[in-house]
Amino acid sequence: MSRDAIYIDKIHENGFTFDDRVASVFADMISRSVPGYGQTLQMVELLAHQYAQENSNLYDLGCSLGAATMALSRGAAGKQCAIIAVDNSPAMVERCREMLKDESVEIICGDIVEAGIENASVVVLNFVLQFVEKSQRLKLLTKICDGLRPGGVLILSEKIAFEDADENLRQIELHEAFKRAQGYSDMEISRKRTALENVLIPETQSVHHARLREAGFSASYTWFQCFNFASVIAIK
Ligand SMILES: C[S@@+](CC[C@H](N)C(=O)[O-])C[C@H]1O[C@@H](n2cnc3c(N)ncnc32)[C@H](O)[C@@H]1O
Ligand SMILES: O=C(O)C(=O)C[C@]1(C(=O)O)C=C[C@@H](O)C=C1
Repeated sequence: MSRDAIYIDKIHENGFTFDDRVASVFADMISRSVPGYGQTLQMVELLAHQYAQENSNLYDLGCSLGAATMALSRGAAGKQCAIIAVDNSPAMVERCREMLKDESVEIICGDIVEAGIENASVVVLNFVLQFVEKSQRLKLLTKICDGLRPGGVLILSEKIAFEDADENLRQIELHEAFKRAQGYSDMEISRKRTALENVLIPETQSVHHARLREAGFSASYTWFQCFNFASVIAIK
């Protein structure tokens, strides 16, 4: 796995994008940047095992290199399910296709806001909605809910914000302490923070839960949180 050294060398003038440079170190980047990322993947597998329905579709939206796609595939092993992974970064999709070349997965390069969702029992948005324009988020979640079978689920993992300003600050400090413990320097942390401004827009858990209801889900529960990262399961 190539080590993420993107923010060591120089200041990148433009905001954060999922280009070739990021794709080439992404596995290392996300595992050293998101506390609980590995556990989230383990639980995507478990949740897929629990909720995947026979003869249904499973979607990994914003699949990057296909880590959650593989978790879906392991979780639904033995069931007749089609797995569809979507990402709009050509650099990610190219690598994902190479990594999953022996798997029976359809990998689509395209915008998840436009993607068709049908006959689904499990849909995954693992740290992706945070990058979708706020104005498009309800439309996307409504489309997902409409494409799910009754009893189907959405697994939504996100970087989150907090209503209380002190808590928000402390949780960000703890996340940055995590990144430091993973080997990132203060300079790298600060440069990436700047690059992610106006690109990754986190929202509070109450905003997420309210939007999921508005989109048509009958219930949603937070099943995981570590600092300012959380994962929610929403049931149709
Ligand atoms: C943090 S990464 C996701 C990590 C991945 N789900 C995992 O679990 O390893 C975000 C991904 O979402 C993709 N993405 C962001 N907005 C998108 C959109 N509108 N349509 C498709 N993909 C999108 C990016 O290209 C990127 O690969
Ligand atoms: O490094 C950070 O501060 C992050 O927010 C981590 C995060 C994410 O949450 O998606 C940001 C960009 C990369 O996609 C990988 C991880």
